[in-house]
Amino acid sequence: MSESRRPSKAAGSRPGDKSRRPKRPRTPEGGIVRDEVRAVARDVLRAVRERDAYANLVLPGLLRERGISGRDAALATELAYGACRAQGLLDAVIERSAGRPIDDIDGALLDTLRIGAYQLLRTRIGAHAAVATSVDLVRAEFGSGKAGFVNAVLRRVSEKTAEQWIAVLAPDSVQDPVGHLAFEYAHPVWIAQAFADALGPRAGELRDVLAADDARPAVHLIARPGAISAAELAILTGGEVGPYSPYAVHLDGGDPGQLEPIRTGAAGVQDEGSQLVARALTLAPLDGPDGGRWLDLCAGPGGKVALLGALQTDGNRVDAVEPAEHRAELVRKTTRDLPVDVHVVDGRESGLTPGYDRILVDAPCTGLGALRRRPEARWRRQPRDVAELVRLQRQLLSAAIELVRPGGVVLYSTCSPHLSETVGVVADAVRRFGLTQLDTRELLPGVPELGDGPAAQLWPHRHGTDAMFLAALRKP
Ligand SMILES: C[S@@+](CC[C@H](N)C(=O)[O-])C[C@H]1O[C@@H](n2cnc3c(N)ncnc32)[C@H](O)[C@@H]1O
Repeated sequence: MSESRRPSKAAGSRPGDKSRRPKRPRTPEGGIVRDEVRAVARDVLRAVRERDAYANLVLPGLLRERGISGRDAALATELAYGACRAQGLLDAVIERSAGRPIDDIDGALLDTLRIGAYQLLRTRIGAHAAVATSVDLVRAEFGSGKAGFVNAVLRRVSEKTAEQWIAVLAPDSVQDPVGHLAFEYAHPVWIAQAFADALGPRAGELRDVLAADDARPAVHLIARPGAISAAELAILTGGEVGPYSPYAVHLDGGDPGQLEPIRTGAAGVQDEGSQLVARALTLAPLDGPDGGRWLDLCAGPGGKVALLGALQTDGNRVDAVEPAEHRAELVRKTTRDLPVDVHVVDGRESGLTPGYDRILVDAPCTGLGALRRRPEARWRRQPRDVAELVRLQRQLLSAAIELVRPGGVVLYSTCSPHLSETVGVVADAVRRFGLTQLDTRELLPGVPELGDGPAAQLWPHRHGTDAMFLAALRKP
């Protein structure tokens, strides 16, 4: 997250202060030159709002199409992703400044208002530039009347700093500490509450979790075992070896798709937490020998099964189940040189022959643990999604338990720390099938602070990974 604007700076560049106004660039005909950086950011918000697009899939294409690179691309990314993340906070301020409910504001204007308000509240961009560029965008598209409305609203927004708006609009921090932090860090309250519940006795870390969600995440690469080492990958990419996974390299930013080791397939992009999950399955102690029958029951797009395939030995193979054809195709691509067989079937009724030694159930989930990598996700997810996903998670875990051999291990994981999706699903399976819960923390050697066990919970603010949950279960 960018640093908040300093009040002193804001006060020195009020939109009405003509003496400080920079000259706006003009076309030879005297028209105002469109600010392409803000236009791209605005168009990302529009795609997210109108067609439920994913910001991180839309933005790179727009930047390429409009020839925006370097510092301009970095600013467009900051504005687009930042405004997506901060939407709840921005909307509360816009609503108050406009004096009308957010739903009564024309969506096309709202996109620009959000980009403008984001600059005012969460960046060091001067107030005049933030307001003028927004007004110009709206004037070019919709004319002076609507530009006047945007001007008036953003000038109101600029009258207070983010801290002052939070003091006015957020729930009381003593009576409703979770609601207050949720407002301050622009998270829906139900998500902040889910994090607090998962932190349990360490709910005091809630501020850190929410802040970590807003921070620009490092790019994590995986050095594919057998193809390249993490040390070599770090040298080739200018990155740093990750602290926990023996295959992880962290990059500060940039477009990993341009890197040679990624293009050749020697490395891939994968959160270090996900690497630890796949590795944990291979380290779990079995009752009896490992016959080499491994299964990934929820494999798409293939990150974890690629690591399982690379770690498989003695000519054994890994089965990968993925019901969505387009995602199964991604698994095939990611594992093209690896001993992995892809099955396009529903994991609940796969028709595969039971007797597996090791099964990964990396279940479909709310993704609340990876919000930092999906700018708009926190506002799209709904509390009602949880119950439906939990039903599917239970069914998939039950199917895995039917498929694993006695003495074999099922590793259940989610990229969500929501207790219903994590310990709730596991407790239900343990009770129904009489499973033994292994101390999963032992399968993550060298990783501290994984909770009270027997399951393990990773956190962005503690480990720099997505908030992955994992529980290793042995069938008696
Ligand atoms: C969290 S993702 C798995 C990520 C994957 N393990 C990786 O590391 O790349 C969950 C996957 O489960 C798939 N899925 C959804 N319903 C399923 C079902 N009934 N059976 C098996 N997989 C399912 C989704 O399509 C999605 O690709």
